[in-house]
Amino acid sequence: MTSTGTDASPEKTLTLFRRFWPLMRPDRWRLVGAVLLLLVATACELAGVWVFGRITDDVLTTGVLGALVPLAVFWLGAAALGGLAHFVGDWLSAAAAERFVARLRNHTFGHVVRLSPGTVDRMEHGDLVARLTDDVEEVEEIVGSGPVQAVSAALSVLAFAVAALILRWELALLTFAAAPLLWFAARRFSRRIGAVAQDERETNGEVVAVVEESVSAVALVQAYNREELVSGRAAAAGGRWARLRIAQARTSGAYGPLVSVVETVCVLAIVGVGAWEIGAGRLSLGGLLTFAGFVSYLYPPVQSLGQLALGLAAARAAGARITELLDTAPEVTNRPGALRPDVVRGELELRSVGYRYPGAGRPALEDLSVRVPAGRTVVVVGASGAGKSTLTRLLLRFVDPESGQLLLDGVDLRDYSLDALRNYVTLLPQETTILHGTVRENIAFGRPDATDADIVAAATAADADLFIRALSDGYDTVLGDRGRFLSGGQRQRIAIARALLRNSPVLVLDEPTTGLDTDAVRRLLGPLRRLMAGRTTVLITHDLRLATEADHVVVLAGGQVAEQGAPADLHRTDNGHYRALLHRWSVAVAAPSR
Ligand SMILES: Nc1ncnc2c1ncn2[C@@H]1O[C@H](COP(=O)(O)OP(=O)(O)OP(=O)(O)O)[C@@H](O)[C@H]1O
Repeated sequence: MTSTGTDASPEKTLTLFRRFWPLMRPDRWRLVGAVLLLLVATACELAGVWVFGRITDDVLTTGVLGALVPLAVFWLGAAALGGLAHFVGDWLSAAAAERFVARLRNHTFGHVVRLSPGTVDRMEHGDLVARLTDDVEEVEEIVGSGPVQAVSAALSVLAFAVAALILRWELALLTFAAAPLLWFAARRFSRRIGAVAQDERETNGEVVAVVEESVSAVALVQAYNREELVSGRAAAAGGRWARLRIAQARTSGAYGPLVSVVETVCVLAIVGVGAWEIGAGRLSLGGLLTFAGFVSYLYPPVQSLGQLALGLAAARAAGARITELLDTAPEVTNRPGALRPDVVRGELELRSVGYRYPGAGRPALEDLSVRVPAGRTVVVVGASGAGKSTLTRLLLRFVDPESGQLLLDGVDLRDYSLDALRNYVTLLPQETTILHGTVRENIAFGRPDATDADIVAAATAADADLFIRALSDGYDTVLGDRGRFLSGGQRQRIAIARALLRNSPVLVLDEPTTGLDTDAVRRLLGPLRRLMAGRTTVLITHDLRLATEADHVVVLAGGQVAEQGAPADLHRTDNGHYRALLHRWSVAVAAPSR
């Protein structure tokens, strides 16, 4: 997944602002409050500078100490009020920013978890994590701190500029001459940073992706002695990222000193012209110091406006990456007026179903027609790559068929609402997924309202209750990531309990005995039978021992139905595909290949 290129134009920022503003809208009054309070802080700074000039002229030059007290009290009050306004303003701005980041992350994550599993699998997972963590934080600058900083800095510039103009307009115009120079420098720097920022965001995603992949495959890495290879990959990506960060730091670091040099030139010009004005009696010393104070307060906001442009370049790059994610459309959606009947019987029918993966040369399934009466079991067998898992994706509506129809109780699956359909059809996936959490939470995953009694009943029916009670905290034992404390058979029995608890009329079991030895398979048969009892079941398997559970067997080959019928009939067919598979399987058991 690559991002669209960075367009450093203000239009691009505006487009991103419009896109993300709805998520900031609930905090708009916090932002307004922050701007107003930062203005109060500016006014207090202005008053402080003015009072300093008065102290110079009325106290320091004259030596009359009595005039100091009211001026000092005024100065102290202004400083305290300004400090308080700054504190509350920053607080409001930070609260709005963090709340926005949380909202954007939830929104983006909510979108990602609704994408088809195939679409998510095609993305690099580490890069996805980087987008959901670092990038969402960067985007905040476009709709939160950026505008607050821009408005308060612009108003500060205006306030100090007007004050300087009122005090000595000729001198003020002289100092303003430097403004276009600062603006020009900011634009040049912003362009350069924008180009680096895009690369930096991409490389950040790459670093997270490499680390995530290497950590999740650590056993394979060690078993094949490839520690150096993966460390090298991580080091290369990390090195590229470090170089880009250094380039970014160098460019933004050069901007500040450049502004300081311009500032110093201006202050020297003021001192020179001011000394001449004092000599001519047109300006007092206090007036000159006040003026210099106004100008020294004028430049930091100008500088922060420039730096904001630099920060926005990185935020735009992150915004483009988030937008790309949000613009990835789910492969399946609800039709208007989608059905959600309370009860379905569970009769399944596939009519001439065809499906081809995006970009694939040949279809994974072609002209597949099968009928499964409610409550019956169909076993789908076939060699690797025959199209069995593709069938599960179609039954769960992770993808829609390219041709033909899948019907539940005579209604096209596309006419049911997605969440209702997934309540009717429970999947036991090929890879048993145990989530981080307790045994109880894992079993109740598909039915959060289940009572303890329901959970124990499901675990008992799945022959899991005994081993669960033997765990350190029984049903409250926290299972590690992916259930690493459990054996393959135990994980599978927890998954069966989870599926049992959903109590849905249709079951799709994708290779439920994968990775289990003969003994474990035998022990699993009881729980599987209890799970399948009375439900329409599509049992996908390599394991022909499970075909005995079937009312009907479908043999797939190269995406097409090679043969189908009752197991006994298929068994009697000489030279049939089913007989050939049975033969291959029994030979494999009798004489394992070396
Ligand atoms: N995401 C994908 N993109 C492109 N082609 C795919 C994708 N997934 C599967 N295929 C192809 O579709 C065909 C059917 O794959 P499928 O996973 O359904 O087979 P299977 O019968 O479940 O195999 P196995 O028993 O090995 O799991 C294969 O040729 C496979 O290469």
